[in-house]
Amino acid sequence: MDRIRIVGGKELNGIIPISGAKNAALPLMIASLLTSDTLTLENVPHLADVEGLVRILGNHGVDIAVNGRREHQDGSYARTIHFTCRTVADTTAPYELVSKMRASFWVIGPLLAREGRARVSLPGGCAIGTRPVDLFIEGLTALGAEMEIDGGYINATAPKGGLIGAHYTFPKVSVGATHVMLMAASLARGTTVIGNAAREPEVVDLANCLIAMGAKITGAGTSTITIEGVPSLSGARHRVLPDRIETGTYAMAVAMTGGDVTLTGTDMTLLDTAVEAIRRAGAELSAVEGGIRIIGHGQAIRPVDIVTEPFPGFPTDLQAQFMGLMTRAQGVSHVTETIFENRFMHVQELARLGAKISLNGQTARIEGVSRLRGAPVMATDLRASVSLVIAGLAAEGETMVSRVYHLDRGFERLEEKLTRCGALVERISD
Ligand SMILES: CC(=O)N[C@H]1[C@@H](OP(=O)(O)OP(=O)(O)OC[C@H]2O[C@@H](n3ccc(=O)[nH]c3=O)[C@H](O)[C@@H]2O)O[C@H](CO)[C@@H](O)[C@@H]1O
Ligand SMILES: C=C(OP(=O)(O)O)C(=O)O
Repeated sequence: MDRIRIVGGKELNGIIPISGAKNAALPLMIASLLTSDTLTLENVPHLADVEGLVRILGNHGVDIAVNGRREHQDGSYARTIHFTCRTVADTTAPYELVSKMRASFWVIGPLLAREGRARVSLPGGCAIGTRPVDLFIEGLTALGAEMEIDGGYINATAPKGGLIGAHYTFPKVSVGATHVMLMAASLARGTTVIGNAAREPEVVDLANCLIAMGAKITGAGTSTITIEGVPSLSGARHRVLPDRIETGTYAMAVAMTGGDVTLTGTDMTLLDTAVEAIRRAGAELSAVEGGIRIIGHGQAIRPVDIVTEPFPGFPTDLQAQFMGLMTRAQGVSHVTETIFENRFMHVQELARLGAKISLNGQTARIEGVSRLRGAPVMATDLRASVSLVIAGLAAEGETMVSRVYHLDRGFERLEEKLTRCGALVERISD
């Protein structure tokens, strides 16, 4: 099992190319199930989750062709992938495949819309909370589907003639359930209005791709999305939007280590709330042509309280990294997690590096320390892992992060990107 060894204490200086967003690429890939034409996606990151979904889509009959060579852009390797699902070969998404990744459950939407039925295993994903699927069941039921749970699977059946447009308001904001409703309603008969929809940029990206495929969608990016169903969708070419979580992660790393880094291929407007928090912590961020420049001062980090919220609030996927940054603040800060009930697994690992954190329900109190010291730590989930990496970059001495397969789910060529900016980071494959 691979480990990552970090020798901390170096400033970061240089350029970090930001990859396409994992959380946009996954639903976009799944949208290829909605059409018999080819959906071409550019800027697809090379990640374990993407590879896992390639296997799942292959099982449903999607033919997948990666451009012979990956295009070289400012030192990053984005791939263009063509997805063609002439006919759906199998409407079952089995446990062995779905249990590894939460997003693979989302195939339920297109399979149901196109084939009238789907049998999909209940999902897995990061162990950050119970993560139920009740909102998917309610939403698809509102479109006329019959949904039953049987032996760890959801059996979904559309009415004769297909799903039927409806008005449905989510009782709680869900990114995944919004993606699924968008895809399912695009091929339903009549008009669907989704209330309390997720407003995340990845939802807008999916909607834009579906529109390019012929869907009639308005309001994506607001809480009310209207979808007028169409009988069929065509192929399209679409570029995956930049990864705002990767962007925020590297910005926090620089804020913590100090240095001067330009993040290219990304856009500040994707993460306003996080940018504001990092600025309040004392780093300088500015929009430059094609990206964001960040100047960190390392030592003089100010304490900042944050509360995670659905977009446009502070993203839960940056909570662990921000807590890492706050471990070295000059004072006490509070981090409150409102999205997932068990997303504090990094607390005990950060403590191994010398962080002083106490938990009270969903709020962590972080008392900043003047220095962290390297130690062996264990990655527990995707974002927790990277918080350990950035804390390790700012710690004195050696930090060894084990179980880095979590990291490989969502960070493309992390060691290489950091090393190019002067960090001492290496992967050790045992
Ligand atoms: C692949 C992907 O894009 N993953 C992201 C997506 O996950 P995901 O789409 O799984 O997260 P959701 O937005 O659905 O979850 C938000 C909250 O709703 C709850 N919920 C969700 C569905 C449901 O049927 N019932 C229910 O109660 C969840 O347990 C959680 O408490 O959005 C999360 C919130 O921004 C991010 O942390 C994940 O990185
Ligand atoms: C929680 C995440 O992923 P998933 O929803 O796939 O578990 C994440 O990207 O931080």
